[in-house]
Amino acid sequence: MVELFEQLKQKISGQNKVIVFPEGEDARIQGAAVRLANEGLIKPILLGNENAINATAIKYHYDLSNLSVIDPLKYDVNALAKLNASLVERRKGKTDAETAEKWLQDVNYFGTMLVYTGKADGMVSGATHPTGDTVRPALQIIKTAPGSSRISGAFIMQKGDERYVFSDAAININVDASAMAEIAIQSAQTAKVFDIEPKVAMLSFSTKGSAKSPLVDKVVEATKLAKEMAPELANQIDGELQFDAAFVASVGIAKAPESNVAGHANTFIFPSLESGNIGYKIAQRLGGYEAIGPILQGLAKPVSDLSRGANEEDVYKVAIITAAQALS
Ligand SMILES: CC(C)(COP(=O)(O)OP(=O)(O)OC[C@H]1O[C@@H](n2cnc3c(N)ncnc32)[C@H](O)[C@@H]1OP(=O)(O)O)[C@@H](O)C(=O)NCCC(=O)NCCS
Ligand SMILES: CC(=O)OP(=O)(O)O
Repeated sequence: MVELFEQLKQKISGQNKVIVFPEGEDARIQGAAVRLANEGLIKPILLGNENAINATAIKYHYDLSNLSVIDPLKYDVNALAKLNASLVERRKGKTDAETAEKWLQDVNYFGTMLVYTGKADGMVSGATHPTGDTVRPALQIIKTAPGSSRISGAFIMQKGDERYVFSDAAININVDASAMAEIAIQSAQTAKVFDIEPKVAMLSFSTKGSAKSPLVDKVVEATKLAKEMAPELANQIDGELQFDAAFVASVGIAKAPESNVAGHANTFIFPSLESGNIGYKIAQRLGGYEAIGPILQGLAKPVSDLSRGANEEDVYKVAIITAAQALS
């Protein structure tokens, strides 16, 4: 992964991708943004109250002279009117000018509009805001990329040379079979971006019919749909599998001897947001894996969420990934 981040840094270096950080008052955000700017990796914009931003900078001795700072509440009136008109146009019939005005006072909506209107190439937020408040503006304004019908959130879990994808651990609360299938395909693509040749396990509490339940039927159906939706990945996706059958070679052979994936999976698709979010945090906090993400899959422009438990290094890495996504 170290080499991978070096590669990503080389890719974005000097490209001047503008990344907006709505939580510009936060010390972790400022620390990461100053490093990224000083290393020539991105052009950061910090959003927030100017006095509060300066107070943090003074307290932590950050020099913000290489960064842009915007206070949405003091934004140029004409420029704000243009953002408002653009938001209302994008949300035709769903959001009026009065609501748009309120939304634009919120740093996440303001930052999302900078991305939507091309004033920024990507956004990184979520260090102090819960995921819903961070990503809702992107779902409403930036929307899905062509070919995607939903947005989902993947984590890259890494420790030493080991690297895995866990999805969906962030966004979709109720996952039906077709959602789980689409998330599996999105996650296989994400795995490739991170140099992982995907072996995708569709996770359950059952392996190949060992338990009977509508919850198991959902994962069986999702596996079938994923193979139909991406025939080129058919041999690299399998389910339903328990985590041990997916991950441990000897258990894979015992429980699913016919499977190409069992025992060797590296991309894990959880059957619900409960299992995905709890599962990644257990691997992170008990297993000692670094959790990078959530990386949003299926959005038309890059917006990245952070866990509120993120540290400065996490912000730095997620911003690098976001700028790299903005290149493609
Ligand atoms: C993401 C989340 C906030 C969206 O919920 P919401 O705001 O109630 O969503 P709504 O159903 O009102 O939809 C709002 C808009 O987003 C769109 N949307 C919602 N979920 C979407 C998805 N997964 N993919 C694409 N678009 C989506 C809707 O189509 C709607 O668009 P519209 O306003 O143009 O019609 C919600 O699913 C959520 O809270 N997820 C869990 C987040 C979380 O706490 N994760 C754990 C920590 S990481
Ligand atoms: C991804 C995630 O779980 O975010 P948070 O910890 O902020 O809820």
